[in-house]
Amino acid sequence: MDVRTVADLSPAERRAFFERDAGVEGVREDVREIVERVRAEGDVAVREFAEEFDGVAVGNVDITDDAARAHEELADADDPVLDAVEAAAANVREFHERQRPEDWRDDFGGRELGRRFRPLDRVGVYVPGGAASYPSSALMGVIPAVVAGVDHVAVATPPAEELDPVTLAAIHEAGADAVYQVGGAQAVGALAYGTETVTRVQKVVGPGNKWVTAAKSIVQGDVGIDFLAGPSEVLVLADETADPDLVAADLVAQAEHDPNASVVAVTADADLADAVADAVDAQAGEREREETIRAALDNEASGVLRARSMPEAVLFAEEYAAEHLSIVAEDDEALLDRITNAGSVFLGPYSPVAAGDYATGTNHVLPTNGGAKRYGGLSVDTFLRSSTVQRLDRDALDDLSETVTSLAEAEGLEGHAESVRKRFE
Ligand SMILES: NC(=O)c1ccc[n+]([C@@H]2O[C@H](COP(=O)([O-])OP(=O)(O)OC[C@H]3O[C@@H](n4cnc5c(N)ncnc54)[C@H](O)[C@@H]3O)[C@@H](O)[C@H]2O)c1
Ligand SMILES: N[C@H](CO)Cc1c[nH]c[nH+]1
Ligand SMILES: [Zn+2]
Repeated sequence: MDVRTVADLSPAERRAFFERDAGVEGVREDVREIVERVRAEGDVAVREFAEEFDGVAVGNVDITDDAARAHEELADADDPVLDAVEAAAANVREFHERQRPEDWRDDFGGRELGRRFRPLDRVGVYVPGGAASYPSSALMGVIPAVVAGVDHVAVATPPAEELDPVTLAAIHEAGADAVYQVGGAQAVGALAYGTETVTRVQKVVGPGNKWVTAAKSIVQGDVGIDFLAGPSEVLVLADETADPDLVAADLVAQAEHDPNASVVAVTADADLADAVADAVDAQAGEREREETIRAALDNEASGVLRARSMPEAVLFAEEYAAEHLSIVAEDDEALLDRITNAGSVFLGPYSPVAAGDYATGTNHVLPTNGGAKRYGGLSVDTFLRSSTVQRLDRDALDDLSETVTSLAEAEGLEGHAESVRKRFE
């Protein structure tokens, strides 16, 4: 990989980094057609797209029982991968239990005010599975919904001649109520609008490739979505204390997800930048997914960059607003203090992004394409709605009446003012 200098980037190169779309815009019109066909034709379209895009003749779209069976079979076989699924699930549960908000009421001088939180009734979690299988994403999507208390958690995951038993077991372990074999944009359409088999949900969440991401952006409005969680990204902000091999390993790891993944290292240390670029090239050649990795490294939004100073490197990271931000520097907390835009932050040399991808307990469903400027990642809040509550006694309303009636009259809304005055007639 070539090392580029932040200060020498052309306006077009800066836009490629900061306005990246991971291929989503290029498939938007195709995806619109897929979603419309699923909306109009239901299961027929779901089956046709499974043949076309997944090469699978799908029989029963509902595979809820298969998930339970796969879990049981792995348990009966004492398969150690189930231990890993359970260990990761326990950490994800523990972290998300901490996020459950309490209802509260307080006295604001006669005005009793409060906030209550209630779960959504029906949500759909997309669990990807095209180029790789994603049992970890099943845990990340379903567990927060279950912790929030959602009544019906449905999962959609791509069909396959042989469904991945570990993904099925993870979906079951996480506590999903229904599982459907439908992938890509057609899965998002099916969850958003319902089909003969798939129950329509209130909110569609979860990560996926450019087709899934484009579909979520199209259905939002008709149905809630979490945010756009597209092809993976990492930005490593490093100083001269960083080990170039480890920085490169984290870039290569996220690059192996998808040809549309974006990976960046930015540092003020010229020697480190050169060493990272060399190490990325060397490690990419050692990986089974070399082709995908090289395609991701060639993206306009990927690169190894040299800044003139660490403050300039921090500004680049802020503007990039990465899904994953790794900080490997002597005073990582000082750098973190200057960062607001990042989906999930990894501090120090022993916090590889892969640890959060699978098992620290934090959620790996995170906003991409700069979405971290506006949103946080998936959490228990994603599955809750809140209401505010108020109860006023006579004195409290009397105290407020002048304020309310004055503002109501200023707005020309006499009825509002009268509804208060009448209580004192
Ligand atoms: N941002 C996050 O939080 C996060 C988390 C985990 C994974 N990811 C990303 O999820 C993605 C998973 O991608 P994947 O491809 O392995 O699985 P996927 O499930 O997202 O996509 C597979 C589906 O893509 C559809 N598809 C494939 N080719 C198509 C075409 N030509 N036209 C229309 N539809 C087509 C198929 O329907 C298939 O079922 C990766 O990009 C990964 O980086 C992101
Ligand atoms: N890095 C992905 C989020 O961008 C999550 C993941 C799942 N499996 C491995 N990694
Ligand atoms: Zn990953």
